Amino acid sequence: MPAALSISGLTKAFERPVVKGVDLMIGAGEFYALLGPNGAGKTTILRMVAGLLKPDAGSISILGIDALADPVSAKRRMAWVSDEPMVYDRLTPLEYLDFVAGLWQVDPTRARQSAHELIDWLGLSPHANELCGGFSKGMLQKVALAGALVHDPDLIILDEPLTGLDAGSARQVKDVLRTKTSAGVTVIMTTHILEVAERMAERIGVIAEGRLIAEGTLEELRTRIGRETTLEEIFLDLVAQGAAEDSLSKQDAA
Ligand SMILES: Nc1ncnc2c1ncn2[C@@H]1O[C@H](COP(=O)(O)OP(=O)(O)OP(=O)(O)O)[C@@H](O)[C@H]1O
Repeated sequence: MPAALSISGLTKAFERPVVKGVDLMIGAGEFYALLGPNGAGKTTILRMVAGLLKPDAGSISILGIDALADPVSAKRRMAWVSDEPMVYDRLTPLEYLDFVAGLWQVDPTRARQSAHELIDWLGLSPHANELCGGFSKGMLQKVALAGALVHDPDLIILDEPLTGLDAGSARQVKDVLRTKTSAGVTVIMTTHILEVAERMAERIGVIAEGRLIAEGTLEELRTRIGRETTLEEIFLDLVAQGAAEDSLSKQDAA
């Protein structure tokens, strides 16, 4: 079975290099968390995977599909949920899901059934027929998530999906994602909530200064640091190590 996501040598520069030759391999059904300080390059990596940004170099394969050569087929198999939900104000959640399902040409009966399921799972049923224009940011985030899942993607990519959600809503989103991974769907998400990565992710990748500086299970990361400690300590240690190595390589290059 091909990897859910395989990235090799992924590189991107804006005014300066921000993603510097990242290799990543994520298996089907894995829950993978991408951590890193602000500006490390996490969103840029995920936007390239989602086909929203063209890499300068490197390759991206999604379930065996070359995402750069055949972006449409790759997009059919994945969902992208950004941290800024884009939902049409003048549609209700049900109408929005119907619209998105239509774009993906999902069978209407199947689409209606999954829309109701998702709305119910995410606690949106009381608002299913209200216009999204009046919704809070958290409610919009849930509608956007439902919209991303309505075509039954095999790979779900989420950028900070839990920011701004209250405890109840965060639980609903986590439950949906867990249910998906137990059904073999792959989830990749960025988060600054280390407790979420610690509890939910099977593997964690740490990005600093545009490079993947460490990855593994929590236990493997602890072994690398050489002591029994929290993910927060591990994260801070790894990022400090990464910054030191980056500054040494810049000095060597100078
Ligand atoms: N469209 C763009 N044009 C110019 N620079 C950009 C653009 N998008 C991102 N950058 C820069 O690339 C770097 C990496 O940004 P990115 O959003 O990928 O980081 P991040 O790890 O997701 O950060 P955060 O945790 O704060 O969301 C930042 O310095 C950012 O300013």
